Amino acid sequence: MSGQGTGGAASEAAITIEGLDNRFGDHVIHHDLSLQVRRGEILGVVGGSGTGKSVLMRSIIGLQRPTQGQITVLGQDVDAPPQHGMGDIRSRWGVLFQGGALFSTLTVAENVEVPLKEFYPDMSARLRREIARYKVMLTGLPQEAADKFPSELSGGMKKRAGLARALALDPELLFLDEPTAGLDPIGAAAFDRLTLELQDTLGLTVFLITHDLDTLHEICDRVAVLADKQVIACGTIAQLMASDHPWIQDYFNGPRGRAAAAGHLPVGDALDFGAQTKA
Ligand SMILES: Nc1ncnc2c1ncn2[C@@H]1O[C@H](COP(=O)(O)OP(=O)(O)OP(=O)(O)O)[C@@H](O)[C@H]1O
Repeated sequence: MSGQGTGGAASEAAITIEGLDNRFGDHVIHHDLSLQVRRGEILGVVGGSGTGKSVLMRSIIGLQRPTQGQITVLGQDVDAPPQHGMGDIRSRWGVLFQGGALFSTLTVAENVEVPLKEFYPDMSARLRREIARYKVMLTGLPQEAADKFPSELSGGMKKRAGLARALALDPELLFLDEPTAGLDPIGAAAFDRLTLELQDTLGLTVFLITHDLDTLHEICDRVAVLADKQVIACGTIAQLMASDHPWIQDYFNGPRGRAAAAGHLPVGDALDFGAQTKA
């Protein structure tokens, strides 16, 4: 059900992770973790604090070198040097880090220009400025926000500015690390709608780390659950809710999970626990 494993679905996968190990000294974060993200889906990634969601994201985007395992993104090995004629894989994804990670000494527009400068050094300053302003507008920020510094923005505006920078290079893949953390419920719901709208209009694949049950219900096609150093299950929320795994039960069928599910949940089929099982 979940598109996991190593079958023919691999060609449709935006991201394929097989046998991933990550450790810091003796601290094992992931062991033999496997996951596939389908092209065009919004995949939610959940798990208790410290289960390695951010480390997983950093491994996928090449900021964390795994101890072992294979990661393929859009058909390319992230560890391999760029192949002739294929361009730099990093230009095909955008990342919104926790907290936005904006450069505090640059305006919003200048922040958005950073990846444009890096990947298109020959682009004229005028075109770069125009693209940056367009991306700022795309995220629903008012025009004047482009000339503001991060310290002059609210939390929600900072997230949108970070998103504008993540969209700078017209990515196929978008990584969002807890995008609604710290936002009030109305701001969080607005950010969810924006994510969904952008995914739909730009045809993005979205890898979304979150603790926000409303976000999972509102916009995620599937959810991957990290526990015990692996992806223990991956499926629709209906499928996950049918699982008898204690953490999944607590998370989705606890009081908050049930409240978030109210009004959202179609009745689903059974969960396949073969997420990380290899043939
Ligand atoms: N560079 C590093 N050096 C040593 N340990 C690290 C490093 N990066 C992460 N860790 C450890 O790896 C574990 C997983 O961290 P990670 O940030 O991926 O968790 P998470 O699931 O994203 O947590 P949260 O939901 O709280 O954000 C933590 O115990 C963390 O301390």
